[in-house]
Parts: sequence; structure tokens; C-alpha cells
Amino acid sequence: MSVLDEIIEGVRADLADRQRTMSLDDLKARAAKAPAPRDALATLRSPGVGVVAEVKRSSPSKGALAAIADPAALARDYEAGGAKIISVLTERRRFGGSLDDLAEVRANVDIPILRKDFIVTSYQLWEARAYGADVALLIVAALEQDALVSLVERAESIGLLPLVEVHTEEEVDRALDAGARVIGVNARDLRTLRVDRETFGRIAPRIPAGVVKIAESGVRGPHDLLAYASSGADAVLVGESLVIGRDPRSAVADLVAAGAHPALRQGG
Ligand SMILES: O=P(O)(O)OC[C@@H](O)[C@@H](O)c1c[nH]c2ccccc12
Repeated sequence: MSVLDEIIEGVRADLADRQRTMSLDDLKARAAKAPAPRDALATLRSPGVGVVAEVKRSSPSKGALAAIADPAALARDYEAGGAKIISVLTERRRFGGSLDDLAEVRANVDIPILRKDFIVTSYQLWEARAYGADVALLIVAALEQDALVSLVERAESIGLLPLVEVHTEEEVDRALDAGARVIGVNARDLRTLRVDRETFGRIAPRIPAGVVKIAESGVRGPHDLLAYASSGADAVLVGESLVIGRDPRSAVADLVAAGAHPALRQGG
């Protein structure tokens, strides 16, 4: 069993518990009362190589990363540093996250929020919207193609922008086939947890212009952002290096400054 399979098994067990506590109808009622979605696609297309900054307590590869007593305060620091989007890991067992983190972050910043989790059913998309997410991660490696296609459609229909995550060229084709407008290339192989920063440069050429490209994982600082940007990244998704550092606001600001260099892409 791969790490990814193990994670998903745990995700399904937690999901079953939540489904016993809140019916789909109740969840939909909560989603109907949630504030309207923020336009994450326009944000991603705005000038400069964007920074998606992640609230991440733990990871399967490293265990505990940071205590993060106040996720909303961290998110405000990210926003003040110039992040375009905040990613909130909501998976509990391996990443230490929760939907409460998502709601708290959403209530305390003005930029779009990504629900980062292992989404396998539409119930989780309704949760994402009910707790204030504007973007939802869909991991191609975690889904059969039929499920991917229907989750992309469902996300769009309830006002969530799907961020479709890939790790191989074949997965890029599947993401495009499912209608993805935003594709994240994860440098980390979720089956082995190994990071290979060459992954983005290798497979990004397969993603057509017009589709937003996000380079995920392994960004240690401005140098890595510039390398991803020179291979065509429109944004980078950064977790660990921000949460383990002393000053997340200036760490984000340094990345944003690198991403604003006039030699790089300027929106569109
Ligand atoms: O902490 P890093 O190396 O900066 O990576 C952030 C993000 O890319 C990573 O958390 C991630 C990317 N795709 C995922 C899917 C599920 C859980 C986590 C992830």
C-alpha cells in the first residue's frame, strides 16, 4: 500500500464520522449561508509570479513542523507579506489540520482560500464551500478518471475553483481531459513522498498556455521560485519553509519580491 493509499484510507474514515454528524442537506444549507466565493482565477492571473502560502502543521514525511496556535494570525502574516492565496491543509491525521482552521482563516483575510485535502467525494466539496473555501484541491493520483471529471464539474457548479494536482505527464493529460483551468504540479511524489524539483520543468511544457500553472512543494526561498518561474510557473505553493521560519511575513514578502521581477511573466 502506498503512502497515498494509507492517507486516503484515514481520510475516508474521518469523512464517515463527519457524515454521521452532519447530513448533506445540513451541509448544503450551511454552504448557502457562506460568503460568496472570491475570484481566485483572477487573482492567479494578476501580475507577478504568485505565492500561495500554506498553513501546514505536520507532514507525513517530516512529522510535526510547527505548533501554529493561531492559524488566522499566520494567514494574516501571509496576506501582509503579499501572498495571493492562502492554502489551508484540512487533513487531520497526517497534517494536523481541520475545517475549523479553514473557517478561521477565511474569516480573517480578504484573499482567496484553498482547501488542501484529499477530496474523494462531493460531500467534501460542499464542506469546502460551507467552511469558506474558494478553491479546492483535486489530486489526480487519488481519483479514478470518472470521479475526477465529476468532482471538477461539481466544484465549478458550487462556485469552487478546482486546482487539479498532477505529478506525471499522463496525469497532465487526465487533468486537461477533466477540464482543469488551473493545474498544480507537485514536486513531491505522494506515493513515495520523495521531492524532485525537476518535475515541474519536465512536465510543464505539456500544459497549454491559458491554463494556470502552479509549482508545488520544495520551495526553500526566492531561488527556487525563480527556477520554477523560469520554467513557466504562474505561481508557487509553499508550506514548510514558511511555517518553520521565524518571520513568515517577510519570508513571503521576499518570495513575492522575487516573483515581481520584470523579467518574469506579468499576468495574463
Ligand atoms: O511544504 P512544501 O514542500 O512547501 O509543500 C507545500 C505543498 O506543496 C504540499 O503541502 C502539498 C502539495 N500537494 C499536496 C497534497 C496533499 C497534501 C500536501 C500537499
